[in-house]
Amino acid sequence: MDSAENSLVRPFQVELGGVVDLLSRHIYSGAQIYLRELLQNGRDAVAARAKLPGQPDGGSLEIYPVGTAPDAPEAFVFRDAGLGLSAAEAGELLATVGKSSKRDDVLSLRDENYLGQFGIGLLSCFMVCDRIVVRSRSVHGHPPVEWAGSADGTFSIRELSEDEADGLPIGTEVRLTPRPDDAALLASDRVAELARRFGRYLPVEVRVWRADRSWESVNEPALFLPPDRPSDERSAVEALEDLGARLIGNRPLETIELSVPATGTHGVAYVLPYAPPPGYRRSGRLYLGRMLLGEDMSELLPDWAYFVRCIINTDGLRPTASREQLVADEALEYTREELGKALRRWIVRQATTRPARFQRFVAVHQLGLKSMAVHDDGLAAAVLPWLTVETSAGRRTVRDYLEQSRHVRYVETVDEFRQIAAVVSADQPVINGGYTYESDLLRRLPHLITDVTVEQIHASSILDELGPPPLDDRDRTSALERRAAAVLAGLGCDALVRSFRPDNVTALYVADSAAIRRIERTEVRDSAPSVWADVLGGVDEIMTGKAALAPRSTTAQLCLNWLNPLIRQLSKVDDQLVFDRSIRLVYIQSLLAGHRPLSRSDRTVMTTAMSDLIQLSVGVTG
Ligand SMILES: Nc1ncnc2c1ncn2[C@@H]1O[C@H](COP(=O)(O)OP(=O)(O)OP(=O)(O)O)[C@@H](O)[C@H]1O
Repeated sequence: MDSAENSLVRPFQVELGGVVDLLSRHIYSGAQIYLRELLQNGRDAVAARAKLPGQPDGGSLEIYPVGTAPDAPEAFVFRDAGLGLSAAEAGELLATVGKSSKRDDVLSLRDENYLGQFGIGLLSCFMVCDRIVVRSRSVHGHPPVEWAGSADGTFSIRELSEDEADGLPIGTEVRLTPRPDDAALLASDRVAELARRFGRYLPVEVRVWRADRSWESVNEPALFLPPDRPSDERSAVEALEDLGARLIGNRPLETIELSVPATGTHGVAYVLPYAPPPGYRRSGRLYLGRMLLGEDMSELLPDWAYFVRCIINTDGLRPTASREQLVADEALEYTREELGKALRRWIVRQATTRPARFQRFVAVHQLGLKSMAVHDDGLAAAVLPWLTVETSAGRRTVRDYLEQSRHVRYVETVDEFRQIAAVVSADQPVINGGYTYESDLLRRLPHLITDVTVEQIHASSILDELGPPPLDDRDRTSALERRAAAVLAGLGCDALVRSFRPDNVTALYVADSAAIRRIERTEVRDSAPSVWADVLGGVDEIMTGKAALAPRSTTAQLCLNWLNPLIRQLSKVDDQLVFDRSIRLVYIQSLLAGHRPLSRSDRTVMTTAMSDLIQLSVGVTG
């Protein structure tokens, strides 16, 4: 071979059989797509014809499922009243993979309103048949033509005599004779269903010929787009709600209009009337040029918007070749951001202008809103007052809490909250910040709302707020503290005496999160195999060392209530056995009241003390 031969420029060779296989198994999600591609070609052809001077504005797309076409009952027939094809155009466009009049201006018809652009759509029909026959009459007066392509990669083309093309109007007819396995996809029921699914909102009429020899039109107004809505506002609202009910299976809580003019993206988002299950991905139905692109598109909305489901049409975003997804480009990114902003704006507006209705929304989507508010100051400022928090004085909105006190006090864990909830003063309730996002949001309150201060308190600091016993009783209370501490020493718990309400609470078990972690480590170490026990023991030493420097305690405290008659009585008990047992029971009782899980040693203490009591009650002697 000489060098001239070496440098010959040659076109890629395409093996159509291989391409068809590629399309059917790797690009499209399923064979039903054949109908969408035909609808799309027909719609583009009708749109292109309407642009020509003197041509009708709209033309319909007519579908004859297998068994219904009078002159070809064995075939599926698809007809459009579009601009048709000449023999030259058919030869070039239909048989060249990757060639599209809509992209490369072959027919000077490139327009963003056309759906096709990749030049592969027609080949999708090979997913359901081995031979595609296209008969076409061009609007430009060229002789009618028949193009026939086979799945083996060959095609033939011939001009038709007027006799053969008798009754063929301007436009194009595609005939498919299904492979036996795929026949159901081209039969009446399925065809009508698919035509409706893909093409119900198309701006051209789509109709399916029924076995009873009548047309069934699949079109309906796209109520999620303002131009298609009834002009009367009330009917429009009702129609929109009905559409939402069909989409989410329930009447939506709210309907939000969405519009991103820069990318020709418009539609509505429906607020779900229930909190979606964890892990639920936000999703929406998307139409491109009013043709269905996907029913479960997650890339349109930001992650946090999982409390809505949307239905949207876009004219400006780009589909991938399969036309089942969007290209992840800047336009999509921009659109997603803008849709997110629209949802936020709606939330803020609702919060400020329709508080009663907004509360209904908050009640259902509390958790989602909190997760959004954590990353978004504007939203947080609008939403926070309406969120409900658990306080030591009961559940209330942040707004109600702030009305009582502009100084917000919270504990960081549910554990700490449970320990102290019963004894915190009602004038200064403490918020349980232990639930997801709660502490994060509470900490940011001063930046979001003026005049508000926030303080994280620890369970042990509540002890400082409890009144000391009267001075006159000091001797008795000190003795009680000493004796109780001796009993509890083995349980990693200290004892002190305070006076607090309500006086029917015998004692309060208080442990900061550091203390709780130490207790849990001890529990694991006691039941872990020896290697782990050593490791955990090491951790304990380090932590105890740190704790000596830290202000918070790693030791739990049992705070006995001097206002409680039983505790006062206990201080007078001389019988050491009775005293020990009673203190242990008070200890267990306060653990249970604080919802603390009992450790192994706690359970032993409880069983022993209870058994003693039972023995005493039934009078069994040792
Ligand atoms: N019904 C039709 N009437 C007129 N021209 C048609 C028709 N169907 C196909 N064509 C022409 O054949 C070309 C190739 O069609 P094909 O369906 O393979 O790809 P496409 O529609 O251009 O792009 P895509 O792969 O994105 O669907 C089209 O661009 C169009 O010019």
